[in-house]
Amino acid sequence: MNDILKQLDEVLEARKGVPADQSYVSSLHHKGLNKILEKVGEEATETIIAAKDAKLSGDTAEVVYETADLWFHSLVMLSHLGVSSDAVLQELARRFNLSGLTEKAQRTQGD
Ligand SMILES: N=c1c2ncn([C@@H]3O[C@H](COP(=O)(O)OP(=O)(O)OP(=O)(O)O)[C@@H](O)[C@H]3O)c2ncn1[C@@H]1O[C@H](COP(=O)(O)O)[C@@H](O)[C@H]1O
Repeated sequence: MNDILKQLDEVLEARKGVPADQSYVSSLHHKGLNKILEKVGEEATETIIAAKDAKLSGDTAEVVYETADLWFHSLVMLSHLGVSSDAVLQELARRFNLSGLTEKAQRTQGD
């Protein structure tokens, strides 16, 4: 899973050097941060709508699809700012370790 994020990070970084008309990501880098943030906002809204629909219908396919769009555009935002997805994973790991859940999870596995 982390491998996918790492590989995607590399592709998003490489797209900075590609002409705007040759790829979706390069077009976003060329349009700039405000356009990228607009897409993050749109995808967040679409994810919220899909989650509400999933709650009603029990069908979660659309919320998975929209969450992937949201994560993807968030990764483009981080890339545009020169931040790697690993920095976010490290922050999540730090919080997880702070909560002590690592030891608890290990105990549960041993049960
Ligand atoms: N994971 C994705 C990915 N997820 C979603 N999208 C694009 O994000 C857009 C979603 O926005 P919308 O649904 O609003 O579609 P849209 O109307 O075309 O977008 P706008 O005109 O409103 O900007 C679509 O164009 C999708 O194709 C993605 N585009 C690219 N990737 C990854 O990024 C890599 C590089 O992509 P390119 O730069 O296109 O080569 C690819 O190999 C993929 O791995």
